[in-house]
Amino acid sequence: MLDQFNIAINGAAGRMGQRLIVLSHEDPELNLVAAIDAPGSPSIGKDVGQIAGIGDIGVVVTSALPDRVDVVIDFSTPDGAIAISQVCAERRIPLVEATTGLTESQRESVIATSQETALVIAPSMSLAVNLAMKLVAEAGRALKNLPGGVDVEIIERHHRFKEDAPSGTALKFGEVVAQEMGQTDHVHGREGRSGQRPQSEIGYHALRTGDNVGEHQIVFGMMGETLEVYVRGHTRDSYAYGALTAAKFVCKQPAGLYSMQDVLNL
Ligand SMILES: NC(=O)C1=CN([C@@H]2O[C@H](COP(=O)(O)OP(=O)(O)OC[C@H]3O[C@@H](n4cnc5c(N)ncnc54)[C@H](OP(=O)(O)O)[C@@H]3O)[C@@H](O)[C@H]2O)C=CC1
Ligand SMILES: O=C(O)C1=N[C@H](C(=O)O)C[C@H](O)C1
Repeated sequence: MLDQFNIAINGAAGRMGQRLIVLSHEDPELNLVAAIDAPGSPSIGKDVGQIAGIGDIGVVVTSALPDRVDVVIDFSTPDGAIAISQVCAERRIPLVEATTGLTESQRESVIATSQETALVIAPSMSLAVNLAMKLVAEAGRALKNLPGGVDVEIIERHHRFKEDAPSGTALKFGEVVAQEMGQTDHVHGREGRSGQRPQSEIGYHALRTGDNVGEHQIVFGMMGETLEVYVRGHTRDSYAYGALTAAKFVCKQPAGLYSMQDVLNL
């Protein structure tokens, strides 16, 4: 007999939310009990299976979290993340927080949830991205004191509908590199007579094109050669499967803050 968890998806009618509905509905370890979306959204009151393209599944979109929820996954907006994290803290429901574009104070507010319940927060739920974080840290450590210097630039590509830039993942890659190499200046694009590039910079470049589900390229430019770590998502299921793995992990943990490195045992 499998353990079954009652799962709720916040942002259920969105691009990611719909994939989570389909995949959690198919998963025998998960019992999808709630699909939440923005108050006033046209999706409220509709069967979420219809929205996700799999026909009626008997779960109607609502704007409030019902009783009997074991774990929540949030892919919504910064306001949605704040609201659901407060509910999870009050009701001590484990939370997987995937929304990006939070300000520093919004992020602190979400992280405070981990004092009351278990929280996984990560800008990317993808296995490949989280493994690349480790590879990038390793590269940073190895190249830190290279006599000729190393220029680190991060290029990310996403779909035209994405609202935040650079991506949460690109910012996290920059943080990982800076922890190892010590860069202090985070520069977003360049134009005009920007002058010679100092070693203290990490440059970020955000491309927004078509329906790209997410690519990140971390460039270590040296004198004579370049190392690039390139991660390319093919479908949103790479993030959705990671989020479901995180949900199964987080419901078994005591209150506290967890990363995808913890979830994936990397
Ligand atoms: N960590 C990760 O692995 C990944 C993170 N993301 C992040 O997830 C977030 C969502 O991405 P995506 O699915 O593409 O975006 P969408 O805009 O397609 O979906 C967001 C959904 O959230 C809903 N929403 C808006 N406000 C609230 C609210 N207050 N409460 C509940 N729901 C709300 C929206 O409703 P309405 O349209 O009616 O406003 C919409 O249905 C983004 O921040 C993105 O960067 C995305 C992919 C992977
Ligand atoms: O909005 C997206 O689509 C994605 N957002 C996340 C981010 O900002 O890093 C993760 C993924 O790259 C897709």
